[in-house]
Amino acid sequence: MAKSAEVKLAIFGRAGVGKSALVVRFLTKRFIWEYDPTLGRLWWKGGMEWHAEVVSVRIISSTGRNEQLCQVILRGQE
Ligand SMILES: Nc1nc2c(ncn2[C@@H]2O[C@H](COP(=O)(O)OP(=O)(O)OP(=O)(O)O)[C@@H](O)[C@H]2O)c(=O)[nH]1
Repeated sequence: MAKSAEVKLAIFGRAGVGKSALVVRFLTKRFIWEYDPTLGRLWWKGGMEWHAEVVSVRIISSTGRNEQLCQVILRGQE
């Protein structure tokens, strides 16, 4: 069986600028008003339909302050 495509999306920005709100809006079309610091954890992992094909998607958000975590994300090991 052919391996499905994999998308890794990393979103960087200062704390509280709206990274999580953007991701939730993209995934659910809803806007979150609450502020819950994500602390750079893996945000979302799942399957998504793209041009009639299911692709594996990973989304992570980080302030970029944890340099080690950023390196791991950018190398795609997270
Ligand atoms: N008015 C307004 N508020 C926003 C917007 N985007 C996000 N917010 C609000 O700003 C606050 C912080 O948003 P988050 O999405 O949690 O910010 P974040 O960048 O993920 O923060 P960290 O997890 O700390 O890195 C929340 O209360 C959101 O509702 C926007 O476009 N307009």
